[in-house]
Amino acid sequence: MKCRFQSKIFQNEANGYTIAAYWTADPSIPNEARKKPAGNGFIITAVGNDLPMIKNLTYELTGYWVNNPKYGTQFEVETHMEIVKRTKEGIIGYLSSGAIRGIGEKTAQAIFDRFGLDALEIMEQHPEELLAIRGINEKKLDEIKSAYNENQCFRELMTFLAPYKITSSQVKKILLEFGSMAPEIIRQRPYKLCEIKGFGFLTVDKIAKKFNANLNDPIRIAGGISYLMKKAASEGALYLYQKSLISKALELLNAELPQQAVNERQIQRVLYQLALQRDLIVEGNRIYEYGFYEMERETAKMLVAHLLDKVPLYNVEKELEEAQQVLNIRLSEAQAKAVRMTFAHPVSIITGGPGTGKTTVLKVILYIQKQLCDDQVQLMAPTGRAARRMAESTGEENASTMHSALGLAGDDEFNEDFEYLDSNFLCVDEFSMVDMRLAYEFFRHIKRNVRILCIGDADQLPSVGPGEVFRQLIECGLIPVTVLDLVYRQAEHIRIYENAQRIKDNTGALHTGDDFQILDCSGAEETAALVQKVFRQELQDKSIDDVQVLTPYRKRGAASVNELNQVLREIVNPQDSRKRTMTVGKRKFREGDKVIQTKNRDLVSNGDMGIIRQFFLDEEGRKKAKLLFSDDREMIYSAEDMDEVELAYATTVHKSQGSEYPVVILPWIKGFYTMLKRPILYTAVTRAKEKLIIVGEQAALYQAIRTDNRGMRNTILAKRIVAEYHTATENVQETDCEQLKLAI
Ligand SMILES: Nc1ncnc2c1ncn2[C@@H]1O[C@H](COP(=O)(O)OP(=O)(O)OP(=O)(O)O)[C@@H](O)[C@H]1O
Repeated sequence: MKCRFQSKIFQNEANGYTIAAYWTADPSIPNEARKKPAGNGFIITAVGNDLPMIKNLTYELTGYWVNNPKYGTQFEVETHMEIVKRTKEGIIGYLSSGAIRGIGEKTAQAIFDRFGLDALEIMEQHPEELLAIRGINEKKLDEIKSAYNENQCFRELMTFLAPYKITSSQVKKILLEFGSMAPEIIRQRPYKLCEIKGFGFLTVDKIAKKFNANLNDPIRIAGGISYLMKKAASEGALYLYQKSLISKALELLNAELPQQAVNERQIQRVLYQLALQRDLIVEGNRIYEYGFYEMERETAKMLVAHLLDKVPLYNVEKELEEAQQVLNIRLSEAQAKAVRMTFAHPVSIITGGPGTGKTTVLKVILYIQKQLCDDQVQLMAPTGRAARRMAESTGEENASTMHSALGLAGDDEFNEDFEYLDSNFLCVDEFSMVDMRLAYEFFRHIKRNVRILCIGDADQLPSVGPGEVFRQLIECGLIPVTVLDLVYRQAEHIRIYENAQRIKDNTGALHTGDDFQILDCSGAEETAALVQKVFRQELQDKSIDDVQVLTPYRKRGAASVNELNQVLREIVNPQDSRKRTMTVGKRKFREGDKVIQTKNRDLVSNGDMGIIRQFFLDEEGRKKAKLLFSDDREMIYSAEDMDEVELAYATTVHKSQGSEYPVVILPWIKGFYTMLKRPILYTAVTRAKEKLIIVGEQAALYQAIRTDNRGMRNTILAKRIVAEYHTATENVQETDCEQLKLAI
């Protein structure tokens, strides 16, 4: 359908979803779609992604008519393309539309005056002739040429990629990667799209099948393999076993095809090729992506180097006694051992559940450190929340997130240029949340002869990212570990801590009381209803910041995050006409909503919770949100930034790692089948400081306690550390012998 843009009705800046009015004289449009007559045609409404909205241009829209019960018949746009009419108005309109950088109205007019109706052919085939026009020099010509090409490519790509829900910003990414060759590349080797971040194998496969791409194409097979490796990493694995990778690849690459397109040998061949290129590393029956292999190996090497470092080793008996007196605390034997070990070894570990005195021990360590030397201790934690808690509880101001201490920009952007951390004593809390990548970066940033202390709770869930670093460091057996297992919390909340120990050790029945309640009910619906009731009750004398609903699943029925968020929000923040709203994709936020940040950024970390204070229009008329996070951090978010934010009346147990709340309400039912695991339950329970209310089925509770899946992630960091240690110490012995020989 040929049409001209008339006016914008709505556009979501975050995802490009647009509703706009267009004028058309196309006789085939259904009567009910003709909103009103205009000239010799009609106004219609079109909806779609990034619809074109330049006034002077004519567009060809393809798509289909849909009947919306509220808004009537609308055109769902699948593809759109500018049509440049070979008339004076058409050509000048196109050139001056703003689509081609470097050409404004005056230049467009001058180009037309000189080349007339051939202007576009000249631009395409003999652009150097533009130099004849006043004001266009070599530099400007280059700019125009590249902008014109880009625009041509952009139009072409939009045309054939729009049906696959590829947005204009993704098309820009393709252009950035492949330049003007992009359309050609996509037609010939569509699977090369897999090489661009954000293009999943499944989407690319759909596009490629449309172009009748060769399903045996090694790039397709490589794309499938890379997809499977990334999927495994997102589930925590650093490697896949060869047999398992091949069987998964066979399944993926032949899915929904009438007959087998890819066989095992072809996959083997591609694996071999990828291994030759060192994209993949094959080590025995394990297959790694190169990056993870390097990280695991290098981390082991760097750690061993630190283990063998010559840091000053202190006997701290005197200082330990003094610290206990000054801080007015008597440490248990295990706690005192943790202190001694920290000063007697270059690297050491303290692990223990909540309330076992990790912070207390740290305070003693920091006191002693100050007595021994002037060196400042660098305190770090993987999340902003944990870092702030560390600063608060120790009174040390310089606690920071690992990302900011290491100068890491985003979640997975790592700097090649870096500076070593300048402190001689590094102390990381919540180490169980450190994944392989962060651990690698951490050790890479540490200069030699530095003291390192890792504190955490090895029974908690492992890191969200791949690897299981903390447990592997403990398991390798070469780093001194102190386990703190005596709970020192006050009696009124003691059941939470004691029950956490019982869950951890799978011993005895759980003890209930006011601070640890188990409310029986069955099924997701009944559980969700009871969660709402309890939530309402708890809010009678507590603020919304203090009551947190945690649940293992994001999308699995009434007792999962998404559904609970909708109903809990109606209790705390019901819609009324005074509250402004913002729609981001399919989600709608309200002023007053409790939200959680889901990515690390400058001043806010993944997992930080806040409140939407206000929506407003900035000077350029764009909708913005004012968010308030803890510590009075007021942040302004654009609609795009709001993609990083979710409702947080309920959140997943995984997201809650590193956070604590006075009251936790935890639905727990058999329907959470694969999530009924001990580390998940333990992590959820230990998030509660004063009261935990479990709502659901006791059988599900005991099933989780019995199911321990720790140590199931594909990583061999511990083995590598041991192997590196043996190699390094053998060398040490040899050099020592050499020295002896020299001395004779
Ligand atoms: N040896 C001890 N004697 C008496 N009280 C202690 C001892 N060790 C710790 N405590 C007290 O127990 C409580 C919990 O200790 P602390 O905060 O150090 O534990 P934690 O392991 O850091 O807990 P969390 O991980 O929950 O922050 C504190 O009130 C602390 O003062």
